[in-house]
Amino acid sequence: MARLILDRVSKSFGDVQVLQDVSIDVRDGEFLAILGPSGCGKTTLLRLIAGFERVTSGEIRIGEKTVSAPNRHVPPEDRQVGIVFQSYALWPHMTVAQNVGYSQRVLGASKDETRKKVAEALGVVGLGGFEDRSPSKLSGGQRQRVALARCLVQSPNLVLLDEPLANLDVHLRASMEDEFSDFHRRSGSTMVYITHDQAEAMAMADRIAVMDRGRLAQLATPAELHDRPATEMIASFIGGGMVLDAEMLASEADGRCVVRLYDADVKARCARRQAPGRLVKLALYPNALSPSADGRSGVACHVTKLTYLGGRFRVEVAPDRAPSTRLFLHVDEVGGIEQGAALRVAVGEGWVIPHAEGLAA
Ligand SMILES: Nc1ncnc2c1ncn2[C@@H]1O[C@H](COP(=O)(O)OP(=O)(O)OP(=O)(O)O)[C@@H](O)[C@H]1O
Repeated sequence: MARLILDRVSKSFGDVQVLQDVSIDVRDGEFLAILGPSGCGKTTLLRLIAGFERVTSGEIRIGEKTVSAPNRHVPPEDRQVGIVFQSYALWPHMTVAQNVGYSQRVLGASKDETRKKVAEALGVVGLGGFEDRSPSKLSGGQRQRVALARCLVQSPNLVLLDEPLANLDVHLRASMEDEFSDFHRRSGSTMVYITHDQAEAMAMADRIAVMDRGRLAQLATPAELHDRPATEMIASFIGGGMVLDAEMLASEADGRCVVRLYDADVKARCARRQAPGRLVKLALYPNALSPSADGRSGVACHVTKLTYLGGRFRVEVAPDRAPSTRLFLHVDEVGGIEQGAALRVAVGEGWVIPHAEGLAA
């Protein structure tokens, strides 16, 4: 397995620049997710790493070898990169073992050698004993595991996964997340996993590269992305975060600050000291909000909607000072909370976004 380095990679199709200066260093054995909304360039990045596309500028290195540069392009078959696609495309007329071992036979491996490698790969994905099954007699999750084994049998330097769970139902997706994590642990592979599903990326990845309009917006651990999102896009993309206008009142060198949020002064965390009076964007998750215990402090709001979520309620409120803004919180019991009623909302610690757009300097 190998380290993967993307060094200021850019890609244009004609006049359209799809990727701009993307630099990512994936450690040997790391599980990296590339996350972003539709059209942000994830698939293009994967195709560049696999060698299906050429870079416009920048460099891609796998292990010690430069595989892509403007004047150098190692073809896909010489990169030792395994790819698992969304549609696992198993051959229906072949058994599981034949599907997994096909590439070895094509490369001229003996029957015994192939059988041994296939058994090893099926063992890693937890399908030992399934050699003679037909793919039609497997569940969707098992088929995806056969696709993983087929990739693993080629001893790749790197495994690329392109939204491999997108075609599976919700329940299966959750159990497959565990399968992928297990697979990663047992195989020790360096894995790059493309997804637009933040929950999937958070559950599995060591680090997540968030892409926004062709650029790398942040590269961080799941916890860091959640707690310290670098941009508004990340704050709202991860975990249903809210991004609210606030005013800096006071900030300390240790990253603590107080901001004015509508009619309340609230504590927050920030990356650097900022001048009082400055307009900022505050990122908050629903679990930071709760009905004010004393009914007097907190942000004055009115309840706009109440939704039962099974065991708890989701409360949507509009601050009185910003009636078109919506805040969301969860409560176990509604008590006196009802649509149209006044509600004071206590605000726990939020995060002042360091790179907010559209704010006066
Ligand atoms: N061969 C091409 N020629 C021109 N434009 C392209 C080409 N391939 C991709 N694009 C454009 O590049 C942008 C990024 O596409 P890409 O498929 O990489 O995004 P994505 O993040 O994978 O999206 P999705 O999640 O919808 O698959 C899009 O605007 C797309 O239209």
